[in-house]
Amino acid sequence: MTLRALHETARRALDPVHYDYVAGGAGEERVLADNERAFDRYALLPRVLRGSARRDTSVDLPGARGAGPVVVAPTAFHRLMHPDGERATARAAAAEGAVLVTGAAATVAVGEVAAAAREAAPGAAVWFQLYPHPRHEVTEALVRRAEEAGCTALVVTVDSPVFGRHTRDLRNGFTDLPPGCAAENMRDLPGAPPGALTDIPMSPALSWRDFDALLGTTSLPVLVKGVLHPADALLAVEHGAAGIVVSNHGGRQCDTVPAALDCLPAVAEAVAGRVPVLLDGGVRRGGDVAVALALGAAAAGVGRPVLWALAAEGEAGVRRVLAELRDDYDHTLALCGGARNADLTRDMVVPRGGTR
Ligand SMILES: Cc1cc2nc3c(=O)[nH]c(=O)nc-3n(C[C@H](O)[C@H](O)[C@H](O)COP(=O)(O)O)c2cc1C
Ligand SMILES: CC(C)CC(=O)C(=O)O
Repeated sequence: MTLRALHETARRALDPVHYDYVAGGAGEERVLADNERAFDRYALLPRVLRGSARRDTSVDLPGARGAGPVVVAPTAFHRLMHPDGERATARAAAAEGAVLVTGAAATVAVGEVAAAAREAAPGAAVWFQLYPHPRHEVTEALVRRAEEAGCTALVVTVDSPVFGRHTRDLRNGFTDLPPGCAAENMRDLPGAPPGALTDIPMSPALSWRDFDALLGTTSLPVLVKGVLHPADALLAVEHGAAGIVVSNHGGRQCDTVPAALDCLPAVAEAVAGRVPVLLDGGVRRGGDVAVALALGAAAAGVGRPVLWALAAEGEAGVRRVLAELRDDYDHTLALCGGARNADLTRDMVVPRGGTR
């Protein structure tokens, strides 16, 4: 309910072009819709009388401990949503004990984002998401910025060899950020001064060699985001990834891929617990988080809900949405007889309406 209300408030408050940028997806937005709908196909099969008096929903992730298994997925340009932008998101995530993934496309530089998080909670963990840049020295410069900011892990997004064709942005002619709003982490790096949506170059020529080169530049753990095929999950583990994020970029890249949730079981099986597997796309309630965990995720990422909350109520809204997700998840865990996240196992997920 909170999320629906915040979404509606955001829709009314935002410039419709900026609203569409966040709400939209690629192509006919089939994957965008499928991501949420996929959760409706699953039901939880609770266990009872398990003596789970005390619950612990905390989760250990690379370089970070979350109070609950929900992380803030990397999303671009938070200052389109609210003047405080990523600073507000960072303070809220830190206060709620949620790992924040800030990114190359943030409108507040990573150093300031991490400082805001630490101000709100000294031990707060911030990860940094980047696209591998066609010029290795730019990737390396971004890595240095994240390290200097005190980020505790990197997330490299690999589902974007080319820009997604965001139907609404094409229709709206949305190509440039408003004055005063730019991808701050790209500032003073080779390339044009930031200010356009496409300031972060993408390249289909990138390969696992570039991933290896990235690993060679840092001692931070590196997660790979945007994996759907189990063979790629295996490759990621073999190449030294510290974690996998099963994601189709919130339906914003290829409009013919499966729902992210539908790719999770095979990836989790391939990875077999060697590194944590995260899932994002369509997660909207605590029950969705529980289903993702039961299907093999260590944590679930949320993208748009955080942006709606930020647009509607700034830092307080983001806190509200993260707190509600955590409480709703905790409540669901209790109703399933669980004491900790690992108590949600594969046998506890069945098809909804599966016996009909
Ligand atoms: C407005 C917007 C901007 C995004 N920007 C990025 C980005 O810069 N880097 C990235 O890896 N993913 C980006 N994503 C994808 C999210 O990290 C995540 O995969 C997706 O939003 C999850 O789906 P959900 O919005 O249904 O929760 C973006 C998503 C949205 C909606
Ligand atoms: C390419 C980015 C700047 C943002 C992004 O990933 C997105 O809008 O989906």
